[in-house]
Amino acid sequence: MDFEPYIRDIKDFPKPGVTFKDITPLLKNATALQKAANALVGFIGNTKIDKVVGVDSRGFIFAPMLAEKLGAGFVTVRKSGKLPYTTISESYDLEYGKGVLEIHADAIEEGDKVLVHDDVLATGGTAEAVCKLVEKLGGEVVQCNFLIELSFLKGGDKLNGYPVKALLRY
Ligand SMILES: O=P(O)(O)OC[C@H]1O[C@H](OP(=O)(O)OP(=O)(O)O)[C@H](O)[C@@H]1O
Ligand SMILES: Nc1ncnc2[nH]cnc12
Repeated sequence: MDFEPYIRDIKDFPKPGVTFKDITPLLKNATALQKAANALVGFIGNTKIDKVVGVDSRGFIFAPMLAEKLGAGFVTVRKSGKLPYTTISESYDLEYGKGVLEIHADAIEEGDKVLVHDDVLATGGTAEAVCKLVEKLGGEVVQCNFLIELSFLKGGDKLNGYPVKALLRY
């Protein structure tokens, strides 16, 4: 399926000069939603996945769907101050800002095979921080997958060494 017609460009959001990729047209279409989830699962093939890590907040849309389909657990990486238990953290820069990401200290077991999922790979700062958090806890990132990769922002360079998959590339 061609998912491109379901992605809407919003100019100068959330800041001047940024063209925001709005995925809500894809999400509200039952067929596109189902096919996108299945296509993301298809990127994994037969590899056993123990945990799918989703990134606050748009990564939380597909990550639990993927976890359920893969027979894996779902783990949240959240922006700072949202997780209630003991956390470890990483600061990061993204296309239009910066922040701190956190994960619960007991979210990943040593040796867990981890799929990292987010909706968009832009500069790669977010996904790089997530991979660092997973590895600090002893997990192995087996793939990072995204609905959209903004290739011109070279986020893939920051994820050098991890297999990166995306349904759409711009
Ligand atoms: O590759 P990068 O330049 O790091 O950008 C990608 C990140 O930016 C967006 O999240 P955002 O922080 O806007 O949060 P949201 O999901 O809550 O909207 C997107 O969902 C990714 O997490
Ligand atoms: N251009 C963009 N569109 C949607 N989400 C993003 N996250 C970072 N850059 C983005």
